[in-house]
Amino acid sequence: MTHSVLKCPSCNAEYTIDSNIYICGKCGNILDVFHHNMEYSLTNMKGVWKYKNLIHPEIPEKAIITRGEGNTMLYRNARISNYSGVDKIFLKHEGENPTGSFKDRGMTVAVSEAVRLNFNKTLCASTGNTSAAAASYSAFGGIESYVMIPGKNVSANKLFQAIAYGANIVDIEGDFDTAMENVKKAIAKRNDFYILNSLNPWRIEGQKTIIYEIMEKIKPDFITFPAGNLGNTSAFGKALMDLRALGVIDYVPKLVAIQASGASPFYDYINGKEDTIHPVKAETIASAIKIGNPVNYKKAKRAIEFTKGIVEKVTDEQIMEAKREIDRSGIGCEPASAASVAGVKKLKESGIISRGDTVASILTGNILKDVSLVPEHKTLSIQDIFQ
Ligand SMILES: Cc1ncc(COP(=O)(O)O)c(C=O)c1O
Ligand SMILES: N[C@@H](CCOP(=O)(O)O)C(=O)O
Repeated sequence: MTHSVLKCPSCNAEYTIDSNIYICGKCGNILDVFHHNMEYSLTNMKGVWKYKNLIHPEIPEKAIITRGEGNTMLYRNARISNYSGVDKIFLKHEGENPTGSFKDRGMTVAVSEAVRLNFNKTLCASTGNTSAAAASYSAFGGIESYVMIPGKNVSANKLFQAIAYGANIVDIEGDFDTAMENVKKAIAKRNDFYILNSLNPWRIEGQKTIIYEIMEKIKPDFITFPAGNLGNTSAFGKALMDLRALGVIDYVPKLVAIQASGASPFYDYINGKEDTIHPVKAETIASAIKIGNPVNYKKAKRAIEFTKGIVEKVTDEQIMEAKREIDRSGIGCEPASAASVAGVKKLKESGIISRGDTVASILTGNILKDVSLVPEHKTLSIQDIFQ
């Protein structure tokens, strides 16, 4: 029988899943969920919970708070192949989740856990998408949510979602990193909030399912995605470790984390072979990845090392150029998501990715998430049609 515990990836200390902790009491590292005797067997449920036995085997089905997240499309499109220079590039569209981003996959697991542990309040810091998902899933589970948002740095649409779903909005003077510091303070000072950021290891379990779905359909050489707080990088590495350990896959694709060049502390950490990460004051047009002090950098480093992966950075101009192509292809995404494809183009041009490679690029959020940057366009008059 599979038995789950919270486990420190650094000192291996184990804690029961009934303890309300995210951080190792012995060495201060962010905990993992670890499943003893994990088995690869799928359930009859759809989407994320199809993989229940790999993410939360012991939770009773009746405690699960789900809005049907997961099972997103994997697109192939000629325009994107031409643009990136890679024939077999597939776009996994996480914007098709219920609140419009990949966060829903982590949120269904974390909020179910909040319900299982009898919490009646949740808390997160957010650049927008986490708060939208936290507000929706908390409300759906009958729990009150509190979201710390750096109001000046968040898209109006994402803020609208959190407000409309009934979250208590805490406006933070400063940026996402300031908000995240306040969440860490709340962890130290209060135990009545259940934390929904990706330092909650159950969020990571849910986000692993993006990789399970991709690996069921294709055999990518590279998996590219935008990287900010590094929850996805951590989750994707863990998912590939699971699949390899269980003998489900016979090779490991390379993870490629793409940062915005104005918010790239993880790029500097990995490529500069530094001893630790050095936080930066983040600046980028892609507000979802405007993060200068990512909480998950240690787990993310483990993921890059396990997959012999790459960390790349792209400019705001490269992000917006890729976004235009993705939008014009008919698929569309929010600005941060386009870093995935901008990164593929850059790595193809530098010879690291080849035209014949198979690449899965993850689009993390949908086109309506951030409409502040309306593309230049010409409006026709009615005479243009009837002349
Ligand atoms: C749309 C979008 N893309 C990418 C990211 C970055 O993901 P991660 O923090 O897991 O690195 C975020 C938020 O963090 C996001 O909202
Ligand atoms: N882009 C994120 C930032 C917070 O990341 P999380 O994965 O740690 O919750 C957001 O949408 O808020």
